[in-house]
Amino acid sequence: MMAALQFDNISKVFPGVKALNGVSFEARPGQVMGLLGENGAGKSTLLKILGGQYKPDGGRLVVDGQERHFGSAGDAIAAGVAIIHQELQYVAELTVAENVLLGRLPTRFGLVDHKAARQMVAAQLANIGVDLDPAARLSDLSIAQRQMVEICKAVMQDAKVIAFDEPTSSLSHRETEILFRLVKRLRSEGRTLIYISHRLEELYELCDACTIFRDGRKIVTHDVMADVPRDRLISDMVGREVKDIYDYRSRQQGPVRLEARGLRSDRLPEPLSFAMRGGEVLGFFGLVGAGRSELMRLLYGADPRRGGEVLLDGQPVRASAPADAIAAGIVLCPEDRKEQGILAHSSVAENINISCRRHGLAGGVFLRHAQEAQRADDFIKKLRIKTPNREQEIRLLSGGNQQKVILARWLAEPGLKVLILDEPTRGIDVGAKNEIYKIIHDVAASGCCVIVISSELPEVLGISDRLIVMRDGRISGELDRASASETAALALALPDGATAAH
Ligand SMILES: Nc1ncnc2c1ncn2[C@@H]1O[C@H](COP(=O)(O)OP(=O)(O)OP(=O)(O)O)[C@@H](O)[C@H]1O
Repeated sequence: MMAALQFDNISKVFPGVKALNGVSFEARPGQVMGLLGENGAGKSTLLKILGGQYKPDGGRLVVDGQERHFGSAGDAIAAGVAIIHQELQYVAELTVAENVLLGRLPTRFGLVDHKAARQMVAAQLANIGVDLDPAARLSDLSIAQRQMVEICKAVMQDAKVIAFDEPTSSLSHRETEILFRLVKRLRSEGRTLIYISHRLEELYELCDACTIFRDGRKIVTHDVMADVPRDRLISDMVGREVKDIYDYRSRQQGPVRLEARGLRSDRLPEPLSFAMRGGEVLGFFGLVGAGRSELMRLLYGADPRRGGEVLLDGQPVRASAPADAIAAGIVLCPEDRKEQGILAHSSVAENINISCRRHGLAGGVFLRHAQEAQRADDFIKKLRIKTPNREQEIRLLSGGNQQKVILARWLAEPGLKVLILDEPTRGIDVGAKNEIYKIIHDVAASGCCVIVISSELPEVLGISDRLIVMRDGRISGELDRASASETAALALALPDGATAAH
């Protein structure tokens, strides 16, 4: 069948960065084409060209047999192309129907015909199997529901090509299933779908074919995704062999270092307790809303404690604010790094060094500057942060590379004793995940306690010495490394009666 979409020798240059370098590949109607590649490989830039946000510096874009030169997002929409971006674009104060039909709302006697709009959108939502009230305001919806609104909009615009940029990074398991069902349905209607993700399991489940990027170049297109072994995908992406991504090594464990005794909060149904040793990596697993982040926020002083105590090396830590916890050596790298603490217009180096500055390290201005530069360069190298140099503004980095910078900031914290990482590898490529796991090992091996919260079960199982599973705000069980398995962890995480096939 004819390609619905063709990229032919596409290039795009930003100051100091060749984001795309002569990329060519095609996608057919009724095909889901996965795009894979390390952070900064150029995937989102390609989608922005496809969506009319950027103009390519060279090459041809062919949609539906016609060469296109999009000057704006509107041009792309008119040509039947819709992009579901990482950061969704909607008007929070308008309703579902108003968002879907934005710019094309039906009118009656010169006024917007809200009833007709709602009926039109209700019909389309039913048609694509999405259960949403067209009169609901976007501000009242979950991220997953807002995404459904975007997809409904794309279908109503009769988009023949729909591209998704990491759509599942903020979705729960159930929401992901709903999305997948919808994507498969769009495929069966003969649309051409492009799908970016760092989660290999997802790509295997959803994609028919895949194209791999590295450093702005296309490395290969595999026409049959299912035939490509996992190791091959990884080595094509990172340009080297990664034998065991989790790289687990046992560590010497010291005496109990951190103890949470009967911690209570307004949001948790019962007091929670656990203890861990220095040198230990303790994983916390549970479904979204199980209470893992709430518990960590209590440890960190981000939420008020209503009872209980935290002991570090036998001494009580009275953290009524995160600054107290940090001063005691307890650091939390939050899940939503974008909203919590990115200094968008500051450089990579400044973003890495702000916590060290707070500690006012000794030495004159010049010495400090040199130390900061060194620290920034070390992390850029260690975490393979793709940036022209340490002075680049962080907002100009790809999504995954911004995550790495923020992670580096917490890893650079002086006096670290307890490191709490909430979803540390979300949106991060496999090569860098491997680096992050090595760093987690090193931090623990130096005698610190490392707590990792992750929704990716293979990840927590792969790196933790022990796993605590939470459900409905309670600790539902504990598994040591020898007895931990996906089935055992899911049995503890899922509501009673649900099967592990969930
Ligand atoms: N507006 C911009 N100005 C300068 N550099 C940019 C700009 N947009 C992207 N880049 C750079 O272009 C390269 C490709 O970025 P892109 O966002 O396409 O990567 P990606 O493959 O989508 O990565 P990720 O998996 O992290 O989302 C990166 O080095 C990024 O820093």
